[in-house]
Amino acid sequence: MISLEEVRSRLELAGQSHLLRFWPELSADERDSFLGELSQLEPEELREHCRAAAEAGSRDSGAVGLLDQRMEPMSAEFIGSVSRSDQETLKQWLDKGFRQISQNKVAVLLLAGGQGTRLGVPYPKGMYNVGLPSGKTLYQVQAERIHRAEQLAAEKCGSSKCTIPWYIMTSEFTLEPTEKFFKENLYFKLDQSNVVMFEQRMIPAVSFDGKAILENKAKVAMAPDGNGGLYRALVDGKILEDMERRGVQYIHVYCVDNILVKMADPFFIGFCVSKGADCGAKVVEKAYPTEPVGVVCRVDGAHQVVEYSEISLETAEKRNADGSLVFNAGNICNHFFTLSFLKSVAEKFEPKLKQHVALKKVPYVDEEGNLVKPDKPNGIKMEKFVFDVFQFSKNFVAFEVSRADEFSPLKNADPAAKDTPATARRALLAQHYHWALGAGASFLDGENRKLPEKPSLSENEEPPAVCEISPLVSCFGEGLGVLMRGREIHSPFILDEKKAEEIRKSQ
Ligand SMILES: CC(=O)N[C@H]1[C@@H](OP(=O)(O)OP(=O)(O)OC[C@H]2O[C@@H](n3ccc(=O)[nH]c3=O)[C@H](O)[C@@H]2O)O[C@H](CO)[C@@H](O)[C@@H]1O
Repeated sequence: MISLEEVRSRLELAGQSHLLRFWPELSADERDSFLGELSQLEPEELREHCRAAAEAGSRDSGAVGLLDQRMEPMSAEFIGSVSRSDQETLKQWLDKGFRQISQNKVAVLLLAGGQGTRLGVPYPKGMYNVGLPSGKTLYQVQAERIHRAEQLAAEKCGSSKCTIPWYIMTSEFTLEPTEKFFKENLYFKLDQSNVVMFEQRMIPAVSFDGKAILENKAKVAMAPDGNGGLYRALVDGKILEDMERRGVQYIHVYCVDNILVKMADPFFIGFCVSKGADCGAKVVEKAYPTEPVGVVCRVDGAHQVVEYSEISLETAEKRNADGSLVFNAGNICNHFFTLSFLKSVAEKFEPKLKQHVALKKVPYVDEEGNLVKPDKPNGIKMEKFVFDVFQFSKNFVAFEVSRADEFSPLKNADPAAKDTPATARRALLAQHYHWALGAGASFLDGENRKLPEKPSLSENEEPPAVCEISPLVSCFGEGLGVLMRGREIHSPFILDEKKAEEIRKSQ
């Protein structure tokens, strides 16, 4: 173990000696763990990090709108669209996507290191149950979609079995509870060896005068390095080697909180592969100018996402002659990468990734040793963003999908108006209700009265019947005709594997 003297001189070098201010008061155990923590901080890196944070913090108010003058919308030739493509083209993409999956070339990678501060639960967001009739959590829904996508790809392409490895990036906050949750749930029947968890780095939060903040007398306030920490984490965890060993060539990266996420979406994979893309992003039409989604666009001619926190209101509100938003391509945090692109990022581009600055209220210990919960921002957190690698792509494409089918994020706790457990639950149940109607079912209430059929629902409207379909039965709305055509179904209805089997037997 590194000595106190050594740590002291390393901190001096980094200009951070104040971190040992309470050393004489610490117990033996506290000293051990604190020394362990401090020894992880490289003096040069720490000094540079604190300097850069203080500098960035001092000009943060200028970050909004900084890129506005250099932004242009993406040109149509780089955008594929589900709604504007003909059936034949869609089928070609689908077939191509399934073929890649069936050849074990596709992996999914979940970004799950965030703290989910806005939702305000003390556990990882993936463990959240939005109140579906089945009680499934986001992790379970995602795991079951992987299962089904593997099964479909194998069936369609005549292979005996195929595997979509699931890489899960966690952080110090989420690794332990996520691992425990997966173990307790027996990896949701996935093969444990195909679920690979790895950890992103943590970096100190810094005060406005460039000092790392003490969270308590024996702990530095640390935060994950943003979802763009992915690229260092891939190297730290030797994940690129793992992908290589498995023969993975295409990676579908997604964020944890979108209940409608299509895992390893064969359309998206097929589209990106057909276009020879090294990097791609799914987008939806922005719902309103201030919607908290980044916009995919070009900055100085290179593709990029300008985050919602960094675009000015004036630019976000700009409209075309037909009334549509100029910056309309909303990022839903679903990205496509080839393995070779990820390798080139790891080898060459990662150090060039921009640091984004967030001013936060960071609880700290004051000079007298009192714990303080600040009521205004007192600290700077630096984050890298996963999409900041787009500018290094040689062939970037965007893929426009339908919001109702693919995007309902869980960001806020329930009394909020948008992106809550209630809106996520409603979005999923509306989708399944429409799948059932489309497959030819009709619904009855408890007294056998026919419920109204609503092929379209307004934004906050509950579907007239409750219908939840297990992803193990259908994950893209496929194969439901045979189970539902002409059937009168009592609401609420859960179509799980057992029920599907009963229906098949009764036919
Ligand atoms: C930087 C980024 O991607 N922003 C996107 C993100 O915004 P948003 O601000 O909603 O991003 P979040 O903070 O929710 O993070 C997105 C994902 O990254 C993960 N995470 C976050 C921080 C971290 O250090 N480690 C980590 O793994 C989270 O667990 C989550 O799965 O989703 C929106 C769609 O819902 C997009 O429109 C935004 O452009």
